[in-house]
Amino acid sequence: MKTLGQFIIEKQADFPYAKGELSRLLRDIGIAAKVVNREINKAGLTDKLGEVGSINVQGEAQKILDVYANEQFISALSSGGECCLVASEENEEVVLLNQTVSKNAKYAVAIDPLDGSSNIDVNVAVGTTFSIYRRKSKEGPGQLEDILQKGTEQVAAGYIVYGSSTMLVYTTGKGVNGFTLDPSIGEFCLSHPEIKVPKSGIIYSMNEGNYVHFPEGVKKYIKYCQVEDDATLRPYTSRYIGSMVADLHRNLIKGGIYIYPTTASAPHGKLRLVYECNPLAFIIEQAGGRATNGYDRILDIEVTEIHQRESIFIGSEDMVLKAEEFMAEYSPREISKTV
Ligand SMILES: O=P(O)(O)OC[C@H]1O[C@](O)(COP(=O)(O)O)[C@@H](O)[C@@H]1O
Ligand SMILES: [Mg+2]
Ligand SMILES: [Mg+2]
Repeated sequence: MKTLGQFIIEKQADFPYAKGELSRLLRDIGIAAKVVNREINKAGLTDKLGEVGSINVQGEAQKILDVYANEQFISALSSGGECCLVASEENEEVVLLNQTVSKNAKYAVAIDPLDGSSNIDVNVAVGTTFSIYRRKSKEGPGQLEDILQKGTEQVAAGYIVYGSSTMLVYTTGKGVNGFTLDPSIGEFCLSHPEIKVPKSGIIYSMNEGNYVHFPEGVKKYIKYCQVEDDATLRPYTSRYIGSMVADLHRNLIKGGIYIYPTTASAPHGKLRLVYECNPLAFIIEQAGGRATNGYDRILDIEVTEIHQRESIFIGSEDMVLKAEEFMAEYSPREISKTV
């Protein structure tokens, strides 16, 4: 059995100039994930359910575990010394890390400390996402430019899913590997080597409660999946957990598509490009899948703000291509801007 730490060190050889900084940074993320996992597992017993009473920059009521997870990841990255700044869903501005420890830190990290917050109080799978960039600014305090980079510039990305088991899945641009937390030894162990997403699948995943506000192209794609016009075809099946990381993870393993398009209440989409769309798009592409906003590749989209939102079509290549066909036909870009 290979632990995450052993695997990271072993894979360091893939990067001839590596000095271990990225390995140590991934280690720090693994440590914070274990601490957060411990609290999530017993949240009902430790008053960690419910809201803290504050509203974050997204206008969402912050959950106690949103704030707790945020603090744990920022403190692990801060004491680890390999990260100069963090952009987080829970902080309006970037967080500059302790200058003494991180003076020469080479990396900047974006995180969604707790993804699927609406599910945390009801014991449904939630997640954490992380996206790692090499800083652009010279040493000293990190700069906004270090994190406002296109998704193509990510040097590593991944997520943790806190589900029936807890898994950490990540890529450094050389394939995707999954590690399951073995609570008896407190280690993430390699359980899913070289994950490849099936080219196609039968699962479509979106909040159909927003159906009437969806672009016409998405409505038509849903009807296509519901095989409205040919009952002989094998039916697709709808699955929606409401935690993007958990929906993405299921589709990564079984094949499927997750769509969060523009809606009337979210004209630019709901999900955030920097710490939700980009890390998951890097993972899915490295596993052989596809991630676009219905038109453009997510990883090529210009990043201008840390909390910028984007619509997302992500998952099995054939399914995303099919959905894009419907977008091109029924919601060609020009029209979709006005409707
Ligand atoms: O309730 P909706 O509109 O379907 O949105 C659910 C989506 O929003 C999210 O919860 C947003 O993430 P956060 O919970 O981190 O804010 C995604 O995980 C999920 O896929
Ligand atoms: Mg999220
Ligand atoms: Mg969140």
